[in-house]
Amino acid sequence: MSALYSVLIADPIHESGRNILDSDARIRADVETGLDEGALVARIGDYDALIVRSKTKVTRPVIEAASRLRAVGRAGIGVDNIDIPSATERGIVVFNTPDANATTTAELSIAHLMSLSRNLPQADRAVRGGEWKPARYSGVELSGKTIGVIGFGTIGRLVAERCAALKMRVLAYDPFVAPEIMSGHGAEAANLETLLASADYVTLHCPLSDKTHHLLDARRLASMKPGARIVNCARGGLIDEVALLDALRNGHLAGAALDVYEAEPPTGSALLTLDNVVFTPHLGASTEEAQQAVSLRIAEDMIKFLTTGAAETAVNLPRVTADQLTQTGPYQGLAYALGRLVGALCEGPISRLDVHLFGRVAELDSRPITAEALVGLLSQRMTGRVNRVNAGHLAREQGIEVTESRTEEARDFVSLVEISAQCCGQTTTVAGTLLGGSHARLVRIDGYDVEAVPKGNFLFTRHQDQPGVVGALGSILGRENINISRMQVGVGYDSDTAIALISISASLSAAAMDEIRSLPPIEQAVGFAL
Ligand SMILES: NC(=O)c1ccc[n+]([C@@H]2O[C@H](COP(=O)([O-])OP(=O)(O)OC[C@H]3O[C@@H](n4cnc5c(N)ncnc54)[C@H](O)[C@@H]3O)[C@@H](O)[C@H]2O)c1
Ligand SMILES: O=C(O)[C@H](O)COP(=O)(O)O
Repeated sequence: MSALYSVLIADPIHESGRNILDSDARIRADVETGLDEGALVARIGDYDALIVRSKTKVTRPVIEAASRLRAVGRAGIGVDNIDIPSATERGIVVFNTPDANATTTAELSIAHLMSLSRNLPQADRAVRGGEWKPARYSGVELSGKTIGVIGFGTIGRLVAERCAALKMRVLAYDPFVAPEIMSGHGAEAANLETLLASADYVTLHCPLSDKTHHLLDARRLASMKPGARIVNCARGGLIDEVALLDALRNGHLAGAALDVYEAEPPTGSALLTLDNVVFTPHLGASTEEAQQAVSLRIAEDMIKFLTTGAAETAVNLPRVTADQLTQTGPYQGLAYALGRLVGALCEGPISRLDVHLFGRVAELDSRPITAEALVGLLSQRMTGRVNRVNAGHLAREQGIEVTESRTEEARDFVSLVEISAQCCGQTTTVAGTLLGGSHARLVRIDGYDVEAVPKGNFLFTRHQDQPGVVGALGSILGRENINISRMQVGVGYDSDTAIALISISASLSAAAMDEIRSLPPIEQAVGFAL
C-alpha cells in the first residue's frame, strides 16, 4: 500500500517518534534538517504535514508555498518560530506538545538560579585553570530571598513550586491567571511593577509575541531592585539585550543566566564578554526524557490529526478532546450540511449567521458545531480551502457576524440544530436533527416542515402554490435525463407560497436552471449539492 500522507521532519527529533511514523504504513516521513527558507519553500509543496522544533522558521513564504499542507506540528512548546496568522488564513492547523518538556525546562531554570547564585561556571573554569581562590567565588543563599515569576503557565508553576520548596518567597505576575491559582502553587500574585521592585531574582516563563517583545526593556530593567539577578529560559526577545548589557555593566543588576537569545546563536554579542552572566545554548528542553516525550507525542498527535482530524493541542483552533469530538462529530456533520444549505438558499452577501442548539445537543461544546456550520456556509460559496482553522478569519473578511446560542429545552426533537442567515434584509432559517443519534435529517426550511437526508444534489424552489408546478419541474428534469429520488413539497400555513425540495441524480445545467426560473409561478429556484 502506498502511503496516504507525507510528513516532512525539518528539525532533529528523538528516534522514538520517527519510529512510530516509520512503522505506520499510511505515513511517509522524510527527515531533512537544516533547510533555510528558500529550501523549505522549494520542498514544502510535496507534504501534508511538517514537524519542526525551534530552529526551522515557518514563515509566510513557506506557508504560501505549502499547497498541500494541513498541519504544522511543533515538537516542543514555543510556537514563535511559526507564522500562526498565515497558517490560520490558509486553514493549516498548528499544534505543539505543551507539557512534554515543561519539567525539564523548569529544572534548567532552577539549575541556572543556583549556578548564578554560587558562580558555578566561573569557579569550574578557575579550578580547571589551576586557580584556588574560594573567596573569589563566594555566592549568595536562595533561602529567604524573593523570586518573581513572570508568566504563570505550565513552566512558571513548576518553577514556583520548586522555589517555594527552596524556602524562597515567590511572587507571580500573569495577567491571565487568577491569584487563587498562584497561591495553589506557592506564589503570591503581584503586579509587574511590584514584582520588579521587590524581587531578588526574576525568572521569565511567558511566550514571545508582539505583546511580550522586550517585556523587560530599559525602563523596566531600571525599575528592578538593585543587585537583582535575572534567569531567562523562555525566549530571548522578552528582554532588550542592549538594555540588559547596560544594566549588568553599570552594576544595577548583579547577574543573569540566559538559555535563550534575541539571535541564536548569539555570535558576537557583547553579553558574552561579561563575567556575571551564565550561558547555555537553548538547552531548556534538552534531556533524554523530554526529547523522547516530545518526539513520541508529536508523532502520535500527527498521526491522529492526519487520520481523524483531531488536534487536542491546536494553538489556532478551539481545544477539543477526542471524547468531545466523538460526541459532537455527528452534529458537526449536520451543521456542515445546514451551513451549506443556507449558503445556497441565500443568494447574496450574508451579514450574520446565528447557530441555535435546542435540547440535548445544547449540553455539548457548541464551538466545533458552530465552526462546521460556518465551514459549510463558506464552502458553498468559495473555492479554495475552507476548514475550521480559517473559517472565522474568512467570515470576518466577508463581514459575516457569527453568534451561537443554546436552549436546553427540546423543541419538537430531542436535539435540534437551527441555523439562520441574514441576507439582503431577509432571514433564512434551516433546521436539522439526528435520527438514532447519528443519521442527519433536514427537518425545516423557513416555516416549512420537510424530511430529507442532507446528501447529494438538490433542486429547491419557492413558488406560487398552484397546480402544474411540480409537473413542469418534472418534465424539465426528465428532458435533462435527471432522475428524482425524493420530492418534498411544503405548503405555507398562512401564505400562498409553497416550496419544493427535490433530491436529484445529478446537478442541473445553467440553461435548465434558467428555464426553471422563467416558469411564471417560480419565485426562487436554486440547484445545489450537500
Ligand atoms: N528554553 C527552552 O528550551 C524552552 C523550553 C520550553 C518552553 N520554553 C518557552 O517557555 C515559554 C513558557 O512555556 P509554558 O509551557 O509555561 O507556556 P504556557 O503557555 O503554559 O504559559 C505561558 C504563560 O504566560 C502567560 N503570559 C502571556 N502573556 C503574558 C504577559 N504579557 N506577562 C506575563 N505572563 C504572560 C500566559 O498567561 C501563560 O500563563 C514558552 O512559550 C516557550 O517559549 C522554552
Ligand atoms: O519551546 C520549546 O519547547 C523550547 O524552546 C525547546 O526548543 P527546541 O525544541 O528547539 O529545543
